[in-house]
Amino acid sequence: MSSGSRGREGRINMEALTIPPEHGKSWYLALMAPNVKGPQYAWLDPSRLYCNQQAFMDCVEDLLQPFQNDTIDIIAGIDAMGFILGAAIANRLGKGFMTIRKEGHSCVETKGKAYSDYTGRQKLLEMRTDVVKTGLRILLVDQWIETGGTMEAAIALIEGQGGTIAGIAAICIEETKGGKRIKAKYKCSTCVPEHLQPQFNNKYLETFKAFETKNTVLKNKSE
Ligand SMILES: O=P(O)(O)OC[C@H]1O[C@H](OP(=O)(O)OP(=O)(O)O)[C@H](O)[C@@H]1O
Ligand SMILES: Nc1ncnc2[nH]cnc12
Repeated sequence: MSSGSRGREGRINMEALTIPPEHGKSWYLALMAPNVKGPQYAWLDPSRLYCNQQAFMDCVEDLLQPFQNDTIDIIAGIDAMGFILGAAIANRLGKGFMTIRKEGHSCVETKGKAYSDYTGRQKLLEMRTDVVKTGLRILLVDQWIETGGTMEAAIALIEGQGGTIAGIAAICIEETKGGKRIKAKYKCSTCVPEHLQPQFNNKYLETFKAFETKNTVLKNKSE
């Protein structure tokens, strides 16, 4: 099986399920497909890398690496995409997983925290009240941190119930005011190497060019 298709300009667009024979650190970020739907959707979407068994495993390992020697009692994940990574991390560590949900989805007693996120809309996160106790060490997981509004609401819910944030894991923490504030205060892990961080902040990855090439070829073929 080839590890990708080459467009006219020779750029490699990695097939979703292929594991390249040689893959360096964070190789799986190149699996991310560009946003073709416009700004009403999250601008960078890592979900294609979850489809690749090796990419998903490597992503989880990378996120856990800084916490190897730390005490973690439980993983908490933020609705919705944070559930995927959070549950995978919990499973890998042999720990339990607690959901932090968006408004109106919990049928148990919860506390809520209002926030606004990258959309600018007012939202509410809700967390159950029967799990977190003083000193419980929680690894808080989400797919992405942009403005930091969502993550800071989740932190407030956990700390408000006496929990300790053992760490924060997200594929990317953008270098926004909120992102920097979170990084300064908590131990964080991400999958984005320093040299790629500017591309993530600008919401455009060099690897997207390979998809553009492929799309051009496909479009020309159908003409
Ligand atoms: O840092 P912020 O500006 O608060 O944005 C980050 C949040 O936005 C995304 O979720 P989103 O609510 O778009 O949708 P999801 O339900 O697909 O996870 C992401 O997974 C974070 O939860
Ligand atoms: N820029 C972004 N990319 C992916 N997911 C996001 N969630 C919020 N902002 C995002």
